[in-house]
Amino acid sequence: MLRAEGLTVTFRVPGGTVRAVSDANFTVRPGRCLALVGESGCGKSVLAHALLGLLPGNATVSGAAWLEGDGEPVELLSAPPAVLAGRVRGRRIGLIPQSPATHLTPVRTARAQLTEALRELGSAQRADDLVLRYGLRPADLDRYPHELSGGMAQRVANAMALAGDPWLVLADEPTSGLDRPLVEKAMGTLRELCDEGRAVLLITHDLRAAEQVADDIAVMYASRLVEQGPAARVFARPRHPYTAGLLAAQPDREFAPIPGLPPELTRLPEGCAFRPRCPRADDACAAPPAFGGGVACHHPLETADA
Ligand SMILES: Nc1ncnc2c1ncn2[C@@H]1O[C@H](COP(=O)(O)OP(=O)(O)OP(=O)(O)O)[C@@H](O)[C@H]1O
Ligand code: NI
Repeated sequence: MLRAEGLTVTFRVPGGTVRAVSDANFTVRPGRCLALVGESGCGKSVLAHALLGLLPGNATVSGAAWLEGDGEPVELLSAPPAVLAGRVRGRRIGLIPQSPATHLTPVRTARAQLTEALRELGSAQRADDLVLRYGLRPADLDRYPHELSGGMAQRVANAMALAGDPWLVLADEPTSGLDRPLVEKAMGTLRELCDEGRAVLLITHDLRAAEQVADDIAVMYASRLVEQGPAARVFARPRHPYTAGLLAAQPDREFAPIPGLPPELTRLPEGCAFRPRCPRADDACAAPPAFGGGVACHHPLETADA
């Protein structure tokens, strides 16, 4: 499994520090999908990139992220770059990147890029066989990235992420730009990966997609995980007012957006970062809320099984 403890990422920027991930604790288990949800800019992609050693030079990372139970345990945050490149990325952890079309090199065909990925992994699989599994025709591989539709680029990205048979798959917004039928297809593919015994960390702001596939939910707000729990419980009985707000904002629910905007990550408040937008906030919220009972909130919503 993957076990993150106190995972924290900051960026040095001119005139200050961006706090992109604050003290994240979570576990991703084999056969299960954990969906990490939250508004744009809250730190989801940075969290995923930290696990893979893909952060730029102005980043500082602390905490620990243990990859264990499939081969030799590795602490990802302190592992040397050569270990991450040679033994982890693509082999034990596959990344389906946010906006796959832009992730592919524009000047080479999908086939050239997939074949190279397979060669680097020392894989005996053939590109044609791999893409058939993801619903592409081999002829599609002879296209350049700009000739692929969003859905096709997504499937090429899936094939590349899974070429090395990774145990854990990080899927960063795999549904952005896809229409509903393709979203459902993509979620079905992630579910199959779990059913094969892999673990999936799905990053999304599409709660409907998360509901379709996730076993567990982690809700992120302004760099912090503010609520975690089994998906069925979180969707039916959210405890954090932010989670309740996200759900109420869904088109198939009240369709009522949360008023206000998230704070800037260069100027996070001392206490609860959701305080200025929260209907339940009071003076107690000026102090940082501790995480307990699946939620980091001074005034969690009452639930039957709390
Ligand atoms: N290299 C960097 N230097 C400074 N700040 C950065 C850097 N990379 C990311 N950030 C900041 O970190 C924060 C989190 O970004 P991140 O991409 O993780 O958000 P996200 O939750 O994935 O959002 P989205 O849903 O839009 O993809 C943002 O405020 C972003 O501006
Ligand atoms: Ni992102």
